Amino acid sequence: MTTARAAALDILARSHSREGFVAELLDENLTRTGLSAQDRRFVTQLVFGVIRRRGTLDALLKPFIQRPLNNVEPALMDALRLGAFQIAFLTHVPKHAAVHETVELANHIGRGQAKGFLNGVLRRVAETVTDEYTDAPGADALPFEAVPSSVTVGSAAHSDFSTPAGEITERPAVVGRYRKLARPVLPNLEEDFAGYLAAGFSWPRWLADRWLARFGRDEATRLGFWFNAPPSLWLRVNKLKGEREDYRVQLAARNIDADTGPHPQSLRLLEGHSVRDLPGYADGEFAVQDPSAMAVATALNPAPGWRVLDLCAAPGGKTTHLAELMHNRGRIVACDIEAKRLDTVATLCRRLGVSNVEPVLVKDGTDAPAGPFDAALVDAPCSNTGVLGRRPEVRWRVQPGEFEYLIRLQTKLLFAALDRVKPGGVVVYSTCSIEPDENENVVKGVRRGIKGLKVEAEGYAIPGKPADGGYWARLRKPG
Ligand SMILES: C[S@@+](CC[C@H](N)C(=O)[O-])C[C@H]1O[C@@H](n2cnc3c(N)ncnc32)[C@H](O)[C@@H]1O
Repeated sequence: MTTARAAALDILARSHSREGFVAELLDENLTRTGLSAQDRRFVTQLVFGVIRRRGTLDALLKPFIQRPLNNVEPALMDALRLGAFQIAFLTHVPKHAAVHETVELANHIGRGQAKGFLNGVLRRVAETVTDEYTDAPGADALPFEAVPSSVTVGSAAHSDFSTPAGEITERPAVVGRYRKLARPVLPNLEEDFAGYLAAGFSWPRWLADRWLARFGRDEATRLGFWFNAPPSLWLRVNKLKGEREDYRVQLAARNIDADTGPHPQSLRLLEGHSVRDLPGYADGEFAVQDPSAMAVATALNPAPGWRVLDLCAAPGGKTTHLAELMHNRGRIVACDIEAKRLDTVATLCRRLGVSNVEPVLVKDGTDAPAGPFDAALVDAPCSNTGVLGRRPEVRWRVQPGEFEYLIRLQTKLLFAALDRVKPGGVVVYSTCSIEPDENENVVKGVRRGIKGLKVEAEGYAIPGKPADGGYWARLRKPG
């Protein structure tokens, strides 16, 4: 019988050699383990935590390992990170249990002879992590958790994000808590603040350099805490089935508390839940979607009866939202290059009672049906830098050299969509990136190529205010 820690280690091993999102890997593997619901939650916490905090865990482990970390066997490195994560970030696991249980995993991975090594390193980590906390960062202070405090109103002082003119944003002022270490382990922040951000918040160095230069110390620190906090579960109440308030009452009847969010269909659950166990799941009363993503279909504002092209549709979150806004009338041509992911669009449509969607497998998007369409959505593949919290592996996968390729692809897809809408038609371009080069700069580039193309509106979702980060622009093709 496998234990939660052993299952977490197995999933971590698989995550190294796999393209998809870790959330999907967890979903696929957890059901097979026979673990209790509580243990499954623990596995999720361990896997997400180790991946999200990898940079910080490596900084903690490094002083106690006498060789370069990339010379340590990957399975042992995963076990060390798993142990260090429990010691430094899980207060409900006693340190001695974290060390002992992790050392025992040596047998599970066929490395019984490495028990002494695991034990020696993890005991030193346990001695280094104290039980004291502070509000101040430092080489001996590990960023531990975000502490949301009072809600303030205004725009982000250190951010170059903009909100639509005249809009007031609610901004939770986030103060972080740091866990004191018995000795300095992180870079000195006066000498190398970007190094501190990279090691303390587990960002690749290039991203820490980029965001420190762009946002400044305070906002970069706020983003650091936000992107390491476990993300909230947001639901979009299905307009085809009922109203948000009615669904909230259904949740309350099951003692499930939910807050309303900034989008009129959004609800945030105040505690973690298995989505499939929520009331009305099988009947399609809701979809899981962040309110920043909900803003995109709303920005397109499709009328019932329109013919709409969704050029990058899988897994169908925004396609189905468009269908709801169209009262399930008209037609949505939902294209994607990935057949397996396109299947999930059809599955989601069935669950939500959406019947006006036609999935179409394309080779590269330029072969999408010709139209003309009344409107199109380009929810483009991107670096995902606005959703680093929800997709913990993304920060380690994206490379600075990829931006050029992504920008070319995004531009190509936006031109393809504009080609296919009728004169005077609407195109919404969106990403879950917060990099201007993938957002407003793509739009600017395309506008240079199409005379008379207008930007009717655009919006940035700022990470943590209150949900994921992202961007959308609503464009009007000349008539
Ligand atoms: C950001 S995701 C779309 C998410 C989706 N709109 C939703 O809300 O659920 C981007 C999608 O674009 C697809 N994609 C990547 N390159 C593409 C291309 N050249 N043409 C069409 N789709 C593409 C990917 O397979 C991926 O499913």
